[in-house]
Amino acid sequence: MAGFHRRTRLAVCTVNNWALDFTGNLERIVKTCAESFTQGARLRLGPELEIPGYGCADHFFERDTEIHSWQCLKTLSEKSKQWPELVIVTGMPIRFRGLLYNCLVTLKDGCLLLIRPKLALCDDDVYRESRWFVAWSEKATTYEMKIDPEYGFEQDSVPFGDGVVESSDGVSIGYEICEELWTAQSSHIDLALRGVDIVCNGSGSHHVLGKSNRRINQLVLGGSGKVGGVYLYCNHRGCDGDRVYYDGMSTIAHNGRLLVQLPQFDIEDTCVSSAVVDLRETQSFRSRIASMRNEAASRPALPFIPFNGKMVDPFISPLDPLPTEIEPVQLSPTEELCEGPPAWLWHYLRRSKMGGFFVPLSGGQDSAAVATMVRLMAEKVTNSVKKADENKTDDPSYYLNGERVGTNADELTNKILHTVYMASEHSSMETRKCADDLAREIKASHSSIFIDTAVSALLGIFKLAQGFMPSFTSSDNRETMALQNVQARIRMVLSYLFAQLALVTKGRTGGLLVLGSANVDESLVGYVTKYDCSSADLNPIGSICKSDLRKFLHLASEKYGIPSLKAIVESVPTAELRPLVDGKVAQTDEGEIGLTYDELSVIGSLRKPGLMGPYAMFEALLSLWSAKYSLDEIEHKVKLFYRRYAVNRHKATVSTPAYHAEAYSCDDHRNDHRPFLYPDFSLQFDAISAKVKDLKEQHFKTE
Ligand SMILES: Nc1ncnc2c1ncn2[C@@H]1O[C@H](COP(=O)(O)OP(=O)(O)OC[C@H]2O[C@@H]([n+]3cccc(C(=O)O)c3)[C@H](O)[C@@H]2O)[C@@H](O)[C@H]1O
Ligand SMILES: Nc1ncnc2c1ncn2[C@@H]1O[C@H](COP(=O)(O)OP(=O)(O)OP(=O)(O)O)[C@@H](O)[C@H]1O
Ligand SMILES: NC(=O)CC[C@H](N)C(=O)O
Repeated sequence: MAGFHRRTRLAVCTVNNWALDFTGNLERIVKTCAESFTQGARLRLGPELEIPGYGCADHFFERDTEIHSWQCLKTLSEKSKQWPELVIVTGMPIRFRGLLYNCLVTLKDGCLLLIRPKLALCDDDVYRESRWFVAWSEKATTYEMKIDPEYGFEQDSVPFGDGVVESSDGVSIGYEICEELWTAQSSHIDLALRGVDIVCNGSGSHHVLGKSNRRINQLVLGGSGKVGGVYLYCNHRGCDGDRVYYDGMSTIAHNGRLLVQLPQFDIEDTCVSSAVVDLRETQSFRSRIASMRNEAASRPALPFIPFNGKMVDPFISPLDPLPTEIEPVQLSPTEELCEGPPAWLWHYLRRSKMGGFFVPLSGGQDSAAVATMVRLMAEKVTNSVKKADENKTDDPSYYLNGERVGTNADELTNKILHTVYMASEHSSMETRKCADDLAREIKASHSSIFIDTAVSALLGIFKLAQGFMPSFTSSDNRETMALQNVQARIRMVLSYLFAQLALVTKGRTGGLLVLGSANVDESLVGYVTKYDCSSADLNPIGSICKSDLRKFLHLASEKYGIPSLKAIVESVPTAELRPLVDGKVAQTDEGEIGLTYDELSVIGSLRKPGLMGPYAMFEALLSLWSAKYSLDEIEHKVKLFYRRYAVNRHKATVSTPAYHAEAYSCDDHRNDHRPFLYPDFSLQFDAISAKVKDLKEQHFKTE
């Protein structure tokens, strides 16, 4: 008699793949397949476009990317013969009848079963999928696609289109590729209504503060909780060569219950987890919803493509308990800042093959945040190595330039984090102490220097050529600005000098990556000197606003025991580029900008993702700020912001590549497509003024 149970083991994985690293990507894919098989899984799902890497960007235009992806698929298909019962789902770009599609490919035991193209592309935020791919528009339709004989597959064609595969024991596997989960009419709804047992979602979803809550709790658990069924969600994890960090969290859910969730910010290059599910539970779940039964009955059929092989595993004992539901692990946005940028920095560092990082440490909040992130990176890596040593495992992510890192975070930080306080005659004792204390606590390799001789030398050269020396007492703003900017820029030149030579002095090979520390607020209003220390190799905080950075510093101080951060969070931000008055700092960032950092955070997110121009922003601020500011003050603040923004937007075109943590990032290269030579906002400003006049009159009338 047929058994009542229909049990199978299913595996999700995560891979830290790298755009165009075909060899490495294939190795990681093969490793996760082998591990899934060893765990006894019948299905292994991988993330979106995992063969070439999700972030190939305009390399998707190149024929090479398609050819090499097919070559890797052929190798994977040969290897799959070692695991004959395992269904493998992988991702790559595939051209069908002249058009390029973003596809999930299902294969088993050397045979391609189905190529499923993506039905809805993602173009939000930093995504640009429709630049390279087209969406498949023929719902519930498949065609037989010829396979180029050059690639050497044993079969000469494979079904291509919106279909489902079905095992010989009647288990059906359907697909929903990343964005399809986020669309209003998600594919998993149709799949469930057509009785599909298992939905595979291969994704390329990057980290944005708080986004994983929506991804896992609302969409994956919400979706499978509404229509039932097994939902496999699989995402990349790591840095694949760009500003984004993919935050993993591959998941198995069944009927709205979470069974597996892979860690979001762990550094290992591969990770696999599997769970046993009983497919009969789906049937019971769906049968309980009468309206769903009726909806399902009226749906047209989907193409079911049969394959040889059984999904139900007779060796899983019906007596074994099924996995119990687990609680989703959900970090707060500030906790995510302690994890995401440090993980991204580590992957970038080891893939760049550089020897460490250089941070010009001013004692202020921004460079302190950057240095702290490097320290947290060292903690993360050494903790992972410690755990691996206990479990006697290994992973390529534990190695930097061929050397396995140790288990001591102090030692690792001292080796790879190099900081310098570069005092000028305008620097204060307070910032110097802040920098020294922090460097000592986090065990950076730190020194202090004076830059005044270099500044005087440059001004001397100018005086010799032009017979003129600028002065801070001049009423011409250009002179005082030039005197400030020369200090700021010389720090950048010195930073690169230190980065290139620091390891020479230690008798070690290689050089250091220079880290920048301009935050999004100051970048938006251009309160940085162009080509000063805001120009660096990488910037972990470039899309993060000051108020979030302060929360980060506060948490890092408490959680990781770095007491010196307390004084830094409490200090008043200052550029220290103007003369001190009575030995005290007389220049503050907020005083010079004319807006507080908290105000800039509000304005920054109204601009984007709020998508407001000056007039709409003014209107939005009326309701947000009218309790604390007069109409004139709000008008003044909006106009001040937009004037500064317009004059300085050109600085965003050269901003350092920054970790993309927030949609309000002003990165001009990929994320924020806007001109950088602006006219004045005369019509918009006039409209605001007219509205102010109007509102005042109305107010006057009602008094
Ligand atoms: N439309 C345009 N397109 C392309 N480039 C343009 C441009 N307009 C000016 N430029 C260029 O930009 C230059 C002006 O920019 P820049 O040299 O940066 O100078 P500028 O923006 O005038 O001054 C830098 C400001 O940043 C402040 N700062 C500096 C350092 C650190 C901090 C801090 O606490 O974070 C603040 C400093 O106090 C000052 O207010 C022009 O001389 C010109 O070369
Ligand atoms: N005295 C200094 N020593 C070393 N680096 C400095 C010094 N002053 C400025 N820098 C570098 O230049 C960057 C911008 O300078 P500044 O301190 O004026 O800006 P900031 O955005 O307020 O940054 P922070 O909060 O780190 O001071 C700093 O983040 C730091 O990397
Ligand atoms: N690759 C995708 O389709 C991304 C989709 C989705 N908006 C996300 O951020 O996860």
